Amino acid sequence: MSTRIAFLKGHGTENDFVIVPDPENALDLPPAAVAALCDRRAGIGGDGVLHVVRSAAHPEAQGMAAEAEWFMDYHNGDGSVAEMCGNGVRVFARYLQHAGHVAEGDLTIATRAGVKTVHIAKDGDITVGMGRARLPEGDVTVTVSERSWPARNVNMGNPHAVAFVADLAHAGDLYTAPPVSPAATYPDGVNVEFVVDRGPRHVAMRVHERGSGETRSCGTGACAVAVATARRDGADPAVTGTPATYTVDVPGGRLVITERPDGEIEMTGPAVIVAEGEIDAEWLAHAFG
Ligand SMILES: N[C@@H](CCC[C@H](N)C(=O)O)C(=O)O
Repeated sequence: MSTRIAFLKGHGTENDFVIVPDPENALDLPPAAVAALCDRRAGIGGDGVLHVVRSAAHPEAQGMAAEAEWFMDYHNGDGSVAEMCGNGVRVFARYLQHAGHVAEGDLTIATRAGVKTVHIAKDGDITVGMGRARLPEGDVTVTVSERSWPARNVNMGNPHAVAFVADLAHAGDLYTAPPVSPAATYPDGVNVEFVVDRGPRHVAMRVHERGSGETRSCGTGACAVAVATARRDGADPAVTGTPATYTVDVPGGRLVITERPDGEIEMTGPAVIVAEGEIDAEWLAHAFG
């Protein structure tokens, strides 16, 4: 009988993940294994993998172990590693609650972008302290077919280019990554958000994610969009002295983002566990062997 590896499936505003609990970091998860798990036809299917490891057991997280017991070892669907995943943190927290590792209330989670504070509310939504955005100087340009837009470079621990467009359909099919220039601005690739206005402090976006393609939602992307929109609207909280809250609609739902005058950003949204099962370890080994 072949060995089985436990997994769960979850999503946050339809940004979906294969969750692999591995507290002692005993599993081998090379990029090809992650890509096989995320394959929507030949695997389980997901935009990425949330590898759940105790911080003390992971070389990239040991330094955060005193502050956060659990490390979100996040991988994009193509097997690449990213610094941060906002929807992933909410789903990771929901998994910890589901597994009985934490109760509702406050907790911390280690990520490659540092320790994140999380609040699991009684009503079910989860709020993540996403830290501060960095806005490197210099505009960039996003192009789709014959259209180009100036875009804002926003770093939420991971890189984003935020373009305001007249119509979300102008982003096209997003089967391939939209070119962003100058390319040297993003030596490790970039997530690209297309944004339209929906009303006062209310926008809608589509996203092409580095390493995953078009997804139904991106939490760090929604934060980048809120920050870029506040700057465009003259509502930078550091200047006005008042928090700026934006509702960001994504194809998979809605996220609410607040930036405070000290620059700290909070994101609130849902997180759902939809299934639990077992991976055939032999299949997985063949998938990357
Ligand atoms: N979907 C995520 C972002 C995942 C990482 C991204 N694709 C990257 O490579 O930076 C989110 O919810 O933030």
